[in-house]
Amino acid sequence: MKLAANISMMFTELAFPDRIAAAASAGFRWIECMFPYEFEAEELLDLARRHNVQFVLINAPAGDWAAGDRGLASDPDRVEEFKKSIPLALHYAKTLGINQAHVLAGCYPKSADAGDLQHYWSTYRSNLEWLVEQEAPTGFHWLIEPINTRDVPGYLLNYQAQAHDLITAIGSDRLRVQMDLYHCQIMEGDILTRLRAALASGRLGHIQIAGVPERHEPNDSELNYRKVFDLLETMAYQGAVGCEYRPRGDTLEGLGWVQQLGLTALLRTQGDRR
Ligand SMILES: O=C(O)C(=O)[C@@H](O)CO
Ligand SMILES: [Mg+2]
Repeated sequence: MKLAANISMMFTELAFPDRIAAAASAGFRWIECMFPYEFEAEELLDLARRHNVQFVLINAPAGDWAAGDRGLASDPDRVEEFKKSIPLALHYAKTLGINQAHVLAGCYPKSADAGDLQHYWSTYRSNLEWLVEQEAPTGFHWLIEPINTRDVPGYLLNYQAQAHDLITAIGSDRLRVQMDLYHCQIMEGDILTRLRAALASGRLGHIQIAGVPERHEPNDSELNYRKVFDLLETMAYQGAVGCEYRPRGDTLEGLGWVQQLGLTALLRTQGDRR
């Protein structure tokens, strides 16, 4: 199992490129981020190599984040923009040696009626059908992630079953579910059963964790992460677990949860760090 520091949320005390070194010196072998696009992919690769860490996940461009965009894949008026964003995502993923990228569904407008909503869903599906036909490296997966409606009102994809059913309906091996247990607990709960089913489905691409409900460290949570990691170990999960939480204070000081949950073996030991 690969424990990945999400450097869009962790180590924000530092400038983005410096978070790579910080994650490495905290012992992480793996990192993920939301949007790397303000920096050259080659520059990020160089930093990752220098600090002996490997990226495991990025998001495809998701529109104008500051203006409230949360993805483009379902917006009927932005299909061209969505399609144009994909080569950039692939360029970064390939350069950074990542075999997956998350494509955000996006939000429908507050004023949407049932017909509009149906149009968003059909656009989402046809964009994903287009996406899986695009050339990509062997073994590359596009991820879709159900997100909770409290943090992101109007986000189209909210439930695990929606993601699994959509992937089954499209019928392509290029699609996988990004299961963020923070969002899942808020929307649906029953985490262990859902996680067991996802692990057995062959459609699970990536897992993310955070404390619920405040999205801080995973040991500060209504969700029992010791049980989650026991299940991942029992089911021999080999993929990555992204630590996508906002540290309550200083990132390093908050990392005691790794030891508390018995996960220190997933980090490099002092002696191994460069
Ligand atoms: O919000 C999350 O959860 C994510 O994984 C982001 O990368 C996308 O909004
Ligand atoms: Mg997430």
